[in-house]
Amino acid sequence: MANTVGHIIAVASGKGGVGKSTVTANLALAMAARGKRVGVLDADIYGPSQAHMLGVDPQTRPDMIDDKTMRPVDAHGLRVMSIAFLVDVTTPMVWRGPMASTAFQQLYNQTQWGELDYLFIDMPPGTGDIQLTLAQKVPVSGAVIVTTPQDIALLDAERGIEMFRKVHVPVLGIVENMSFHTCSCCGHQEAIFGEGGGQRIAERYNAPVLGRLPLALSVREQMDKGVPPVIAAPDQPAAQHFASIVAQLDEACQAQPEASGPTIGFS
Ligand SMILES: Nc1ncnc2c1ncn2[C@@H]1O[C@H](COP(=O)(O)OP(=O)(O)OP(=O)(O)O)[C@@H](O)[C@H]1O
Repeated sequence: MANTVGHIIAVASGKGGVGKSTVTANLALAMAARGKRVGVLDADIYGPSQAHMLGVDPQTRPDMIDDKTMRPVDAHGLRVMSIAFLVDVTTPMVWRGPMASTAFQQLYNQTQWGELDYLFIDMPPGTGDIQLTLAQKVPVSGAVIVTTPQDIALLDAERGIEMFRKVHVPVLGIVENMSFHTCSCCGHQEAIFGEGGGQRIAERYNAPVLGRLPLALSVREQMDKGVPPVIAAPDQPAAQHFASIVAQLDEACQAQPEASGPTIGFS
């Protein structure tokens, strides 16, 4: 079966721990809720978390089709591939950059994705070998940059945006995560990591802020349980923010020429 993917979206952050994997999982589920066929490639080779976040048993191994290709694992209707399905996740990956890049390419090329409307790629943090490989080998429609409003995260996010610009990958927009916290007792909203940071870099780089997500205990709990907010609590604000973000991404991608839809070959 040929692999045809309508649009590939890389979800990236400069800094680690800002919620890039959380955002990837929820964007994928929210896009699937729009009736799209969606895949997720966990390219965070050194710290894969999609399997856990999408509630896949860590012992799960993909079915092999032949000695080169494998079937993605189903998670809440998404087609998912991660290094976590191939190794023991408690063992640290002590690989140099080129080895990690090769692993990334194999996961991408040797998975039988089938026909997908969208493939979301959860990138490792930073601007290293895997980012370069992505830019050179994968026909990405664009990148979504995840950041918190904190200065130190914004600096790294700017470096990420600069890198994607250098390698001619369009930045589709910025998702500001952990933007505010609403007190569960009195309803008071507090901007724990500062205010307006996402907007500032959006203006500097002429890219839209796609959404501002709350810092919420329920989000952390749902992700830990492997049932992300988009499916655990679709009527709650977090899920509605994700629905709004994917509507914008869908529109931006549909506006791109059809010819940009890649075919993934086995190699
Ligand atoms: N909006 C949020 N509200 C509450 N908790 C959140 C939110 N976003 C992320 N988290 C939690 O913060 C932690 C880090 O999130 P996540 O793993 O998605 O970050 P990351 O940027 O992908 O990290 P890494 O750099 O390790 O890949 C997780 O425990 C996640 O559940």
